[in-house]
Amino acid sequence: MASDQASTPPRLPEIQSHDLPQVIVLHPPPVFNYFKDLFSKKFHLLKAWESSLPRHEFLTNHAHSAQAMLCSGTGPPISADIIRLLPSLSLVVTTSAGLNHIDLTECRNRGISIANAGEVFSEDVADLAVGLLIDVFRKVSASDRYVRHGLWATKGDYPLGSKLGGKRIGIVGLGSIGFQVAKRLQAFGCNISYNSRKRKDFVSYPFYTNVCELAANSDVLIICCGLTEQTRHMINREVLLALGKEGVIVNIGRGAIIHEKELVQCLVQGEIGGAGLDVFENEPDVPKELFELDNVVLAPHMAVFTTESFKDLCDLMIGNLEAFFSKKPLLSLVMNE
Ligand SMILES: O=CC(=O)O
Repeated sequence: MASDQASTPPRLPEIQSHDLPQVIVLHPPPVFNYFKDLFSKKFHLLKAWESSLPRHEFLTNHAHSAQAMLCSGTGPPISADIIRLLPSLSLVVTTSAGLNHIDLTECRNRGISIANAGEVFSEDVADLAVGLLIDVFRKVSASDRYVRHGLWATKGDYPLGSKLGGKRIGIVGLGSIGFQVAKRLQAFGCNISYNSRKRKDFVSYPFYTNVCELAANSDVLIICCGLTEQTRHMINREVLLALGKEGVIVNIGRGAIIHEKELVQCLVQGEIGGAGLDVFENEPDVPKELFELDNVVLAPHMAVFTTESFKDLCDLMIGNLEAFFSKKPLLSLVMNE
């Protein structure tokens, strides 16, 4: 009896979720579909979407305790109005690489730090950019439909596609995603040029300060930059016409970098050759005109959706929050002033 008692480990008091550091979440980020439990074990998640209270009331109730927020590009924008309801907020962690859903000016004014997905998605996003491009040139999705609809047997051989090797690729935004795209397409024998806010010293690809000139000297434009006031609708009709009738555009950045109405018009009227699009201006709405076009390949903003990326993302997000609560440097800080 006595030895039994000695071998029973003492019961540790259970950690209640309210003992954990609080993290406010307005809307579940996609990573919660797979790894929410990992977050819940470490943090007391204040879930606005599960509350019956209107959002502003929910936020007001946590105004003085919530120091950290977790958000994503798919939830409501983290506007100045929301930030102002949270006077104790010192950190916004976003599960996206893009920051366009966060009011950066308000964060800067308030001294709120921002951490993002860093480079965890760059390789997967670059893979999808190349996949979309190959699909447009070699008509993978369109020929799949051809086979499934029984047209091979009745209509015969499929029309010719276009070779990827040798194409002139214009990359718009040579950050970590753009660089991964360039690296991949160079291996396919393509010729890379780019436009970016600044010339990059670590590459010798031709640099164009003007995106229209880049388009005029490219067979393909791949949009890899972030969405900002400067890049919104940067790819307009003028740029698309410069890309030309055979030109192909791929967008894995943000929908609103392209003037979507003008893109649809150029595609419908055959003024550009094709498009591979993972992102749209008003997701999840996609212009219906595009559904009819076999030279357009569509994806539901899923360039980052791989099991591997999501696990890495989860580790990074938790790492950032843990670093914040233990007053250590953030792992993927993008702004701290
Ligand atoms: O679109 C996804 C991201 O910004 O990470």
